[in-house]
Amino acid sequence: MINEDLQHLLLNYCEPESDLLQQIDRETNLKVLMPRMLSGHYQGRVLSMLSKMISPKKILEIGTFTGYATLCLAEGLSPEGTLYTLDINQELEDMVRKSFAQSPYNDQINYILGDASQSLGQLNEVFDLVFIDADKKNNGTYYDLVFDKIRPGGLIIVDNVLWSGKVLSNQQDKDTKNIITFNDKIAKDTRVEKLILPVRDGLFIIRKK
Ligand SMILES: C[S@@+](CC[C@H](N)C(=O)[O-])C[C@H]1O[C@@H](n2cnc3c(N)ncnc32)[C@H](O)[C@@H]1O
Repeated sequence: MINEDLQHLLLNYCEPESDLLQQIDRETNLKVLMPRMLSGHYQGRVLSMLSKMISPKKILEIGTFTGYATLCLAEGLSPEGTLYTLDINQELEDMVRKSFAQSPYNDQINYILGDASQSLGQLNEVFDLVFIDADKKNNGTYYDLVFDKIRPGGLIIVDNVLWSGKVLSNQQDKDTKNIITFNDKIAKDTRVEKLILPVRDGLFIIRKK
């Protein structure tokens, strides 16, 4: 949505990626299907910044993929904090665990494999920050399942809510309709304050009142 020159400029004015994040990005692009699902440098810095602003004790990520955003969010964790990250894809497990082991946050990360809806039912925690970035058709389900587990003032961040701009299209496919239905649901939810940041594919920033 932002032209390439401006993208470069944004990267020039933000913090660099760590060596480990660069390595995860490279390895994902070389070895994993659909590497563009990874948050990437600029969005990663946004997630890190938001996390550092609230120093969460408990973070939940739904959709680990190769662990890039996990490690960005972990940068803000309070020293005694825990980050839970959920994913259904067991094929990436070795790669993800290897990356987490190279980070300073390995002991604070709880990586749970399985269907997120089921894993969520077993998590009895109160979260300060939740990042929803898995199968987009279930955004609304995940939102409803986690809502009561988020403290007042806590943040929910949802990725890809602009869906490459297709949310503006007159001819909407099923995926686009799902995203619009979710966005409308959040717009109407008076329990939260919200805005969409036009970062990469759109980040919904939702604060529980
Ligand atoms: C967009 S990627 C996550 C990207 C990652 N958060 C990042 O920013 O680097 C989506 C992930 O959601 C996972 N996923 C899809 N359906 C899921 C489900 N039902 N339960 C848990 N994870 C699921 C996929 O396996 C994939 O790894």
